[in-house]
Amino acid sequence: CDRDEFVNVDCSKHKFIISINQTCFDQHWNRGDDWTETIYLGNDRSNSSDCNFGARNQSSSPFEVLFSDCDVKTSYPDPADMEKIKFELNGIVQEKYNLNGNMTIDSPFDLQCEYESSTSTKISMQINSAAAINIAQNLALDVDNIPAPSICVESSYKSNSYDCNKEPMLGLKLLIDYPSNKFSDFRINQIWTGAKAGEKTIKLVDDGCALFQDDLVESHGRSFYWKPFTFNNAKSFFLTIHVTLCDPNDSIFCTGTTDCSKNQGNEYLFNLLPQHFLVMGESLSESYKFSVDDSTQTAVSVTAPSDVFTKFAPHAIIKDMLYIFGGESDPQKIASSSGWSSLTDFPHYTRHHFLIGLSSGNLLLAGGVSGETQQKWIWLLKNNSWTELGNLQNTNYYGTAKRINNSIFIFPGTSKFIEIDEPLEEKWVFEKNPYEYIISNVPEKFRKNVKENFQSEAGVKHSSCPFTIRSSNKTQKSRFPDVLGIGMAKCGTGSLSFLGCHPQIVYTHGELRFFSNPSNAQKILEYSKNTTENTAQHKLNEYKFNALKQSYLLDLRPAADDEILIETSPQYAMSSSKEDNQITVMGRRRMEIHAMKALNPKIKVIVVLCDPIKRAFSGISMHVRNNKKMEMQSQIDEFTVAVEEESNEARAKVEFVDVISPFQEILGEENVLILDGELAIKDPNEGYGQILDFLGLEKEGFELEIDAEKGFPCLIKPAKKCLKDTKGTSRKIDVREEYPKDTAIWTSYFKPFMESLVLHLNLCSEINEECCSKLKKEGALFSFAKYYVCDQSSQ
Ligand SMILES: Nc1ncnc2c1ncn2[C@@H]1O[C@H](COP(=O)(O)OS(=O)(=O)O)[C@@H](OP(=O)(O)O)[C@H]1O
Repeated sequence: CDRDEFVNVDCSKHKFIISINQTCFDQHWNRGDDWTETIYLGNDRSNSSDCNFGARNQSSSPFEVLFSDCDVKTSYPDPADMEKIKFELNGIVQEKYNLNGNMTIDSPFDLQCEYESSTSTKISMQINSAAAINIAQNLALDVDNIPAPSICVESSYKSNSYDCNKEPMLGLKLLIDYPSNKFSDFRINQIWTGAKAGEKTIKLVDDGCALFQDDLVESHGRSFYWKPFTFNNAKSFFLTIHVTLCDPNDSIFCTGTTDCSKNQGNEYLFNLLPQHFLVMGESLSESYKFSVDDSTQTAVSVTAPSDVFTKFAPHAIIKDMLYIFGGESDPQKIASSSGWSSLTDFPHYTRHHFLIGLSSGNLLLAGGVSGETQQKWIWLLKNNSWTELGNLQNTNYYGTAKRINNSIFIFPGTSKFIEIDEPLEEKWVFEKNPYEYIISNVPEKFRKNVKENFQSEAGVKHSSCPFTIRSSNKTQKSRFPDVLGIGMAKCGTGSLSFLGCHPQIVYTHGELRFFSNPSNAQKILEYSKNTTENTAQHKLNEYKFNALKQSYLLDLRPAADDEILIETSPQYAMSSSKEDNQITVMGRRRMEIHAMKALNPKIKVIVVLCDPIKRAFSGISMHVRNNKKMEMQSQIDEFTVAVEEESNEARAKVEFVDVISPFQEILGEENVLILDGELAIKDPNEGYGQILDFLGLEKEGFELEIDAEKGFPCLIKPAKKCLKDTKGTSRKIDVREEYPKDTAIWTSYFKPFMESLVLHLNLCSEINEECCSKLKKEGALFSFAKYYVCDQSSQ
């Protein structure tokens, strides 16, 4: 064979179909392993991807090379005629005599196809009946920062005017628009289109400039007008949009003008993004390079003191060198990237701190967590020795720090999540000898382990019981909760913290509000999709997912497998059930519940309901208590107006069924306990008994009593504890007696909501007199409903 016969190419399809002419290699095959022949397509011979072929191993079936693969060069002989596209692919056939390593013969060849798109693509000026456009974004950096553009359709009656509420269709003139005022840190660099997601068949925009006449990129580089265009034989087409990020120091790119008429695309106006990200995961042996250009990844080898050296380890860059230390594997060891030599150990164990590289070449450390203690400290590593410089105003960890010129900006991390409305102190009532008191109260079968585990919890973060009272002897570890207390706020959810003293329960005190952050819930759902993909993007998502989970786990108390771990945040019941396209079509509340289930498929929830009027008054009282300028009467009047206007605020006080139903539907009714909060106040042992039954736990040795002075239940066994003094003040006032006119208005507004609650909980099959007498019976569940569903005169 002549060299150019080694490979045949078929240009009839919209891609190269390449066959290796294996008869050309027959002779060499007969010589056994003395010779190898490799065909390299494109320029990169080191690349072990699909573009390199051992000729003798190929089967006789042809293989396909897409136009985005193997350095295929695309050109348009006539830019006005999109139907003609030219493709070129070069390569070499390398013959190597294996018995003599020096003997290699490289034979270059070129493959060419000129493609007339008469069957697959064409420009169409007519409106086709085609499906809506799908957008596949291929963004260079964190997708969260760069949302999808709006796709607008040219108005049918006024050209150059665009309607963004109309469904985009193939064949219509379109505008792809990233609003210029909102996002100022990137521009469109390339737009590709193809008939499948990710397929880059035709390039429409390159280097920020439109490749076809009549198409236009706005001078700010983020809007693109696109003439009518369709694929034959395809119902929809996909766009791949590459954006290029601004260099923050380069104002020309972000505000300047791209001059495409002089062939000066946006790349001329600013510094290019780095071509690769080096991705280091928890396990360094899985490190890889991620190419911004084509989303490919290549393995890299990183040497470090240990394979898991990077886990939880912050980094900083000083004079192009990477410093990293303070992770899980060795919280003191510090290493730099120049061959990973060790520097002086930091004097304390630390994690989740900020590392900042200084222009002097020194390294600054601030905040973080050392042992169990959050830190404010600031340290300097200079001349290979550490000195403490001073303190931040507050403790801070897990966030981000950036140095810009001579200032350092620290953005708070997890410490934000645990911000709370009121301080957490509890009123502990200590016995003279708490040890003996507790041991004598826990059931016999728990005693041995409780004795062994017993210790004071005073000062321990997120502890709701003054003592460790554990019946388990298994090791506690960081894990997701079994049970979430979800509200309703002001119905007594705070008193669920009594459960922290139960020997079989670990209770995380303080509202972590993890699922109420829409971005957390959204990411959990997005990242927890189990795919077998092994792409760089997938790996990146997996990494982000782990970091997100860690941020929650860090604030949860550790628990053993045979303990019940509870976290309570009344905010979990408070998010809107409405569909909100800004966040998700499933509605925030449903999204959050799905996220809870994604982290623990067996998750249970406890919801405490109570008299909505008392609840509203408790909320108002807290508001007045926390804001010295507020008058009680004006706040009562304000709420009455809210009720009359049927505002969201009023609705939020009573939409119990809207809250409960999606939890029941998504988690299963058996996993949702609906507790009567008024009953739990009047008869706490009955109320808490229901909770312990729901959790399948021991009731013996767990007892509450109504404290005469406080007028509310306090825990008496196994330890003594009341809630803090500010809790339990508003219910001492009879709000109906004090504000009769207002509460009458509130009652009529709440009535339909309470009727639907009575029916939803199957307390009655219909609202009638018989139902009312049931609700009025001594000890009846949810009897507070009677104030709303029964005739007022018969109260
Ligand atoms: N054991 C015990 N001790 C004190 N107070 C108790 C208790 N059980 C229920 N309550 C009532 O619960 C009201 C506070 O509800 P929450 O804990 O759900 O409020 S919060 O949303 O978590 O802030 C609280 O409201 P205020 O009276 O307005 O403080 C109490 O009426």
